[in-house]
Amino acid sequence: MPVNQEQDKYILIHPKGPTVTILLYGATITSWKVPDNSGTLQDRLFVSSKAKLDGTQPVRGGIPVVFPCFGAPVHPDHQKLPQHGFARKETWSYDSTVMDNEAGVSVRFVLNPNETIQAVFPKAFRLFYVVTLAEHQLSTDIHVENTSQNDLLTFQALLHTYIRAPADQVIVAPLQGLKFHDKTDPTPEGRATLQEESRSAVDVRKFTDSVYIDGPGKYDVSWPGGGMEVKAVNLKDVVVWNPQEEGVKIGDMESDGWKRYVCVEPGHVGGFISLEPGKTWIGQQVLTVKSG
Ligand SMILES: O=P(O)(O)OC[C@H]1O[C@@H](O)[C@H](O)[C@@H](O)[C@@H]1O
Repeated sequence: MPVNQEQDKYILIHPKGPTVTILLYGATITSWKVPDNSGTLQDRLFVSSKAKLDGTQPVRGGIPVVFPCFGAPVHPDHQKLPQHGFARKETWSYDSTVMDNEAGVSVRFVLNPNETIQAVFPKAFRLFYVVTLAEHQLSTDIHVENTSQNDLLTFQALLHTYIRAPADQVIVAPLQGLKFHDKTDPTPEGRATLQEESRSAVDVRKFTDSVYIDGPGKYDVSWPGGGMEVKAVNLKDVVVWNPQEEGVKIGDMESDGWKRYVCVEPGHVGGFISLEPGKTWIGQQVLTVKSG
């Protein structure tokens, strides 16, 4: 069976060998293994060995789902929400198997408002998350439905992808010429000011927390001997994050863990989406292993 359920997680298995593991907590992808050139399965995502996988806190690694706010809440509808919203902290349900054949295997998860969510976000909505595993590719689609009859649903959404890569050698492109917020700037004014990216290839050899606005939607993440393409559909912005030594302040980060990943996070985080009653919005990320 290419779709296996094990207690609190689902494992999809592609006939050619790749696997993906999705924890129901947060619908967080915690592993995506694809064979390397020698045929050995390699995890393409980073998960800290100190990450909690028991539903007590968001997973430090993999692909957490960020909804309905990115970072600290700023919109009036989001005032009671925690950093990065609630989607990564709630237990989702398996909904259906969408596809299961030679081309790939695809499963849909659902999150409906529960009492905990309603206490902090009293809105009518439903989320679906579709995870599709192909031979060299992993697609993750977030569907946001505004189930209200008359209220707008205002949100941000982002897929917080931790790509396993050597942080001292990885580069991300093309970002040159894009406007971005530098969240490492010590002052609120500095963080609010849009800067322009001058580099043809962005590295993360120093503490990096950059929110690029209106990106091209396709990003090459490469390092000697490996690479990944990150494609975003309807997720206009992209965050590049690596804490470097600041990572010691992160309780669930393994020792020197920041040396082993770069976060490239497609999202709609510059401004908000205001979804009309009865409408659905879909944002998609497609990760493709290029080499290694
Ligand atoms: O520690 P968290 O809540 O998972 O967030 C990790 C990082 O997530 C990134 O997306 C943010 O831009 C950073 O500012 C933040 O530090």
